[in-house]
Amino acid sequence: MTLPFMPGPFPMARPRRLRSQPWVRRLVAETTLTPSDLIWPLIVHDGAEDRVPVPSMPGVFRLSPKAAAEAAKEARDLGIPMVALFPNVDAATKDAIGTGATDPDGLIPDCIKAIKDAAPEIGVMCDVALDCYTDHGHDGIVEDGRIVNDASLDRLAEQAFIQAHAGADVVAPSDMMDGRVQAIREALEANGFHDTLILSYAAKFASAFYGPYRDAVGSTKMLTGDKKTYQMDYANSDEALKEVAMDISEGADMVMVKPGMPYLDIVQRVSETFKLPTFAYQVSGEYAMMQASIANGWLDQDRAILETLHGFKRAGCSGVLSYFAPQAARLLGA
Ligand SMILES: NCc1[nH]cc(CCC(=O)O)c1CC(=O)O
Ligand SMILES: [Mg+2]
Repeated sequence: MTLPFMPGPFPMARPRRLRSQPWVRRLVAETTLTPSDLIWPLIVHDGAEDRVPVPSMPGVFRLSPKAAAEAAKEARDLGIPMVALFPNVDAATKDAIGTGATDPDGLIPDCIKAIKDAAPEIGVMCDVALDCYTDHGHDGIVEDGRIVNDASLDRLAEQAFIQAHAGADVVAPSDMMDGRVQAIREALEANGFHDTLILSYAAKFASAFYGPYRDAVGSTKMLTGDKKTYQMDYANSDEALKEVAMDISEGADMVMVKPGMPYLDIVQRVSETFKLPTFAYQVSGEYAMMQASIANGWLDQDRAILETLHGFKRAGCSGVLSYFAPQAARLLGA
């Protein structure tokens, strides 16, 4: 790194002067973390109970639409701008094309409406992908054992339309099919949804860290094979810029890098290159990893939460999706 100045030699320069008191540390902090930087992912389900714990994600529950509406009120009161919905539907309803994904009376439309009634002040974001609804656990349509791209686009565009129609503010394609942002944008424009935002999971990597989430939404047992023919290879960084550039040109308003903590280099490149709202997802495996250490007394919960979330801001994020969002917002004194 070349600095625009040469720091004076010690003792003219003593970097510790700027760290000597809490007030001066606050005064010179280069970045901030506030509740406005947080998106709270909610797992919702169509089961009878209001709250069912997810074993691999201590502190996370599968919520009924009614409980999701309560959570949305909590988010509003904590100053969290948006919640993101992820469905766990009855396995008996899953099929090859993910019919449930486009049911206008399905779980996600129910939840959107319940949340909009309870807390209209906050944004609702929905995941666009078929994996939670398919009996093979893939994000697109499968033919002869291959996840086919173009045939998946119509399903995904219809799913996004159904979500927008039910009142979603933000649709967030997480499927990693090529061309899906364009297909979704065209469907939204054609149907008058000019203001629906697209937050694309533009640089989403095939990751071990999605494991607990797949338990939470009930897709682990369903999934045949892996997602490496559509999610990115973690060896790559330049390719992430291509993915992001394509999604922006296809109509994405905001982009995301996922997972989070092992991919902060990607976040930094994306935010510096495109200067567009950039988000990262501190995913289920990152949450589970931290909760396991916290439960063992190996990590201090409050400090670890704030430090990891602040790291995303330093790397250039506009905001972060995190299961720790409500805890973080409380710590930040909302
Ligand atoms: N399209 C599916 C989807 N949407 C969000 C996550 C992961 C979220 C998390 O791990 O917290 C995944 C998992 C996957 O791609 O298998
Ligand atoms: Mg892409």
